[in-house]
Amino acid sequence: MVRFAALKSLYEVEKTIGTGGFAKVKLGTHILTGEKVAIKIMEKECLGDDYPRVRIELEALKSISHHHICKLYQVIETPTHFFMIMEYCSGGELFDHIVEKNKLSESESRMFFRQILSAVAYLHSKGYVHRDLKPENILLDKDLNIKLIDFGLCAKPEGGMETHLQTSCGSPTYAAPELIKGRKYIGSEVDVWSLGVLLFALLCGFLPFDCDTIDSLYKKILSGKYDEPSWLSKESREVIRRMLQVDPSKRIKVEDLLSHSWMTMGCYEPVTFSSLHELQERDEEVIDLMATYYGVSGKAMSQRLGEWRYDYDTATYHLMLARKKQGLPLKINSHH
Ligand SMILES: COc1cc(O)cc(Nc2ccc(C(=O)Nc3ccccc3)c(OCCC[NH3+])c2)c1
Repeated sequence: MVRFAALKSLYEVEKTIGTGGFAKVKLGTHILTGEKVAIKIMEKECLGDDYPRVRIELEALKSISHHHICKLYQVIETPTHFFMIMEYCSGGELFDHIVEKNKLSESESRMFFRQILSAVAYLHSKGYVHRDLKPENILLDKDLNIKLIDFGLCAKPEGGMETHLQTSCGSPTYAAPELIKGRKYIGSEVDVWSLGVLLFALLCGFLPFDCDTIDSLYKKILSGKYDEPSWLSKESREVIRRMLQVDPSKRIKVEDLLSHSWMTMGCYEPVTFSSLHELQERDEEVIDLMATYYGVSGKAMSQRLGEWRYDYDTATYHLMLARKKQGLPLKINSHH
């Protein structure tokens, strides 16, 4: 049953799959195509001073489109709520994938890490910093492709990356030393530290900095000292060490990570981060189907979609395109 009038006849709302600080994520169905979606619901009055973060995240998500970042399809704002209609990532959390396998082989870790690095490098190329990279924020789609989520803490430091960001945020376990010190810091390096913690967790199955009290955790992170399991390969140790540098100026840069020997082992090409979506032309077959359904010309439909309003038509277009890519028949449920 639909409890929200704003979603009526557009989406069916099903069970809750995630609850964060000020948001709830429910599974849903986009009625016109029958495709599954994830719906992030935020009650404005509960947002408090997190309200500006929602605006930042929405602006970020509207300007990015990458195959390893969970896609925003539609934004619905009412006087009391925000609804973010997102891509459905049915593979669940990378975290659960690691736990069930205890730890991943070096080559499986490399496959996932290259995709995560591609998403983060793309994000940085757009002038954004995620600032909350942790396994819980890395989902998988049904083909076990990485999908980066939850940009609630992301920032777009004005004037590129060179300015300093003051606010400290994210979970301490993955937080960089300069973030913990509340120091002025240049965002992109914070994400590199979190990537180092992530790669350590993928390869080892446990965390480099993990203590039972926040204080001892902070001390450990600020010391930059962690135990390397003896079975970890020399190359793995080296690349992790380059990311887990306490001094941000000594930390490896994302662009150097892309072609690092650990990333390209097994004769891989350096990691690329250009988006497969952005290069794409608009799909005329989908546009024509939508135009026929709405009884308008293909040109008018294409014009309308080109404004990327993140309304129901934007969602319908993306979901029909996703269906087409899976080789499913393109259909529009006219009776609904
Ligand atoms: C940019 O992507 C974002 C931004 C954001 O602020 C929040 C989210 N949250 C999401 C998006 C999708 C899912 C999802 O599809 N989960 C799922 C679906 C089927 C099976 C299993 C998981 C999501 O899940 C949250 C709970 C995961 N434990 C959160 C994305």
